[in-house]
Amino acid sequence: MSPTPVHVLITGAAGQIGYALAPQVCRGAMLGADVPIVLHLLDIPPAEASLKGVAMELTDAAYPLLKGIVATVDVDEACKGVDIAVMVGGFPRGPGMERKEVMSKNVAIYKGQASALETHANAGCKVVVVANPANTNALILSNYAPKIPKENVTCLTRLDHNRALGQVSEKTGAPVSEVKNVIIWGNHSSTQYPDVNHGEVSGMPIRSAIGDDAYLDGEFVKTVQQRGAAIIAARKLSSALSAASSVCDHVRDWVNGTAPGTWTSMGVVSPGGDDAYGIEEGLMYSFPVTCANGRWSIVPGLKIDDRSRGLMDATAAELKEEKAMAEELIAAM
Ligand SMILES: NC(=O)C1=CN([C@@H]2O[C@H](COP(=O)(O)OP(=O)(O)OC[C@H]3O[C@@H](n4cnc5c(N)ncnc54)[C@H](O)[C@@H]3O)[C@@H](O)[C@H]2O)C=CC1
Ligand SMILES: O=C([O-])CC(=O)C(=O)O
Repeated sequence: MSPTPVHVLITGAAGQIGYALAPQVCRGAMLGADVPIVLHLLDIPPAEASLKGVAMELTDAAYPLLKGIVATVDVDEACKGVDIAVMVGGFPRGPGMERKEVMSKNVAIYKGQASALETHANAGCKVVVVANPANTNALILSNYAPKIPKENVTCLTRLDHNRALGQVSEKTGAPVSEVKNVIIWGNHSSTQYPDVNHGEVSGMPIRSAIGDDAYLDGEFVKTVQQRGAAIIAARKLSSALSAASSVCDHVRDWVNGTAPGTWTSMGVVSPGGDDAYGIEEGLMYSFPVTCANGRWSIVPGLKIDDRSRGLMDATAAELKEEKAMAEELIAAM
């Protein structure tokens, strides 16, 4: 076991994703079975009693990797010395609500928490924003924490990526471990573009293995785009265990590297230009990435057909709109 614990912040820790995520982190699903951790759990004052209850349960679970818990409703205390920040806290989408509707509540939260992280987190802190609108919250956080390197602030689209893997697995009957290199382009919203054009299942191109382009261009795309809403309709609550598991996947691959020949999808700030498939510089956009030595790189040189180009641009347009709306909301604050 490495001697120095990694400090992992979970905001919104008394909520349902927090409740699913903390135990997974304590079992080593995020950083590895031999990496000790200290958990920093943040929530807001109305949830303080519940947060304490979560901390009590974590103590009671006697996780060997868990070396300490900071459970607090003080954002500055929560951010002190953190190495990984998982930003789950925010106002969730309810039945029938579009993600944009929750934006005004969340931009204010993310602007404030950016300053706390910038002031108190460790240099090199890696941030993943989960709370919706995830891309735009991450962009705001990045803009208001200018001392945190831009590449260290990301948003979660790994859940969408994993959903796409799951759909291909169900359709083909192959185990999900045999499916790789799907892509989620763009926004974590219903405009995202789940792309199978470069993916494989059991070593075969997904398009050949499924042999049904109408399904792949229609029902498959819709199912992945709408999966969050389908879970809300079924559970009357948004995805939690799958979101928590995907957060662990996101951070683990970022820190420990993606497997050779495999990429994942991450929302990252676009560097612009050809390396970013022409997506405007500065948008927080989901790309196919590989990770090594704690850094992500956009997968270069994928051939983009006209249909994909249109879908990639449409989700970029939504992100531009969200960005403008967030800027307006901030200016009016
Ligand atoms: N990117 C993704 O793939 C996914 C994103 N989400 C989003 O994740 C977020 C959390 O979802 P749930 O855990 O289900 O919601 P939840 O409502 O169960 O938990 C949210 C928690 O955040 C806390 N909170 C509110 N404001 C806060 C603040 N300023 N600082 C710290 N904590 C604060 C609340 O008190 C609550 O405990 C939502 O925005 C949801 O839409 C959910 C699933 C997938
Ligand atoms: O749809 C929501 O609000 C929750 C979410 O982001 C998802 O499950 O993808």
